[in-house]
Amino acid sequence: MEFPFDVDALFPERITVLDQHLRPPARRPGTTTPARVDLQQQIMTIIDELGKASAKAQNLSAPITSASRMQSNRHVVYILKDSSARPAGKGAIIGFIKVGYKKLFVLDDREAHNEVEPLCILDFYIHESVQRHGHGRELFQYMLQKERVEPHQLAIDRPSQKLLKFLNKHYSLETTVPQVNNFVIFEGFFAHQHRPPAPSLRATRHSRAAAVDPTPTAPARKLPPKRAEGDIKPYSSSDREFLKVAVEPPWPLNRAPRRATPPAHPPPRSSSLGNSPERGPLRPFVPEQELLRSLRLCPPHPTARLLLAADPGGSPAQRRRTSSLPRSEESRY
Ligand SMILES: CC(=O)SCCNC(=O)CCNC(=O)[C@H](O)C(C)(C)COP(=O)(O)OP(=O)(O)OC[C@H]1O[C@@H](n2cnc3c(N)ncnc32)[C@H](O)[C@@H]1OP(=O)(O)O
Repeated sequence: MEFPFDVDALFPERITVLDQHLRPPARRPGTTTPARVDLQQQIMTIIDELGKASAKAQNLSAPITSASRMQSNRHVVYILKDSSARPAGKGAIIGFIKVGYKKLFVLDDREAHNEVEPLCILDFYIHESVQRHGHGRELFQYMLQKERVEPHQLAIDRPSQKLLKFLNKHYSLETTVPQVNNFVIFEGFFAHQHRPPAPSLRATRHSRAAAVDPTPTAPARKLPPKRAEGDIKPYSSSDREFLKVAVEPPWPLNRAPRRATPPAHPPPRSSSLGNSPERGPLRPFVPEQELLRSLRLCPPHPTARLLLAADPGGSPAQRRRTSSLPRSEESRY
């Protein structure tokens, strides 16, 4: 991805890390330094274009990454540049990954709610011309080391099929722990929840390209004390919610409100085991108390009920396990 300005000079390192301040990194000695405001404008242009390209690649109706969204969130973006090819002497951008900590309510394999704050993969894109060349892995690996996380400790905001395959291939992440929100977590996510958070993105909120510390420690923390059940919101905020499509609640809440006349189209399918819910048209949500009451009453999942009917002997925890990976790409939108 090329730009009408010198990307190579703007980002001296192969991977540049930017936070909400979008501060231009220090330039190489001897390079002419344009006004700081111009450099920041260039950074904003790059982020906006990367966000648009990523949205297009994922068939999203709008970018989930932009300079303005970066400035209003505590996210960190890692940008990979092409340091070999220098088209027109200005360098090129290969791709980016955006991460951030989020408070989430996630279910463990005993179906208990856990309030945690893991590092989340929010957006990830490698330019089409160089996908499957190992650039995604290079960027992901760098991010893991800088943030001091291990892959199974991450929560992924509605991963695409490509990303799921990527995670499976490079990090052997396969078995998911079923959730009722948009985030996908993998087996092993809860293994290190007791460990304290490492100094990471939350401690170093400035542009940086510092040396990589190869020792990973757990970033996520379980947030004590446990809240009263009435305070727990079963749906955790996804960065993709502004896209104006609703996350479908689990059965029985996914039933459409009563209508005088039947709907013109059949309702969207309910979520399937191991998947984040599929999206359907916006519909009024039930009040939170009613939602929670229904959640307590409802079975973990329609598929689980089918399994129960077919195999009354196995344990519920076993039934909720899945070895297959979530969602077809079409179901994300
Ligand atoms: C939370 C989110 O951000 S979800 C959105 C994720 N982003 C996208 O889907 C955008 C389009 N895709 C991409 O930008 C890239 O393919 C990425 C970021 C997913 C991976 O980056 P790459 O540089 O292609 O990955 P890298 O070369 O390191 O690894 C390749 C592996 O990724 C997976 N992969 C990459 N592209 C594809 C594809 N088109 N089809 C299937 N698997 C793919 C495969 O496992 C592949 O291994 P293989 O070639 O042996 O099958």
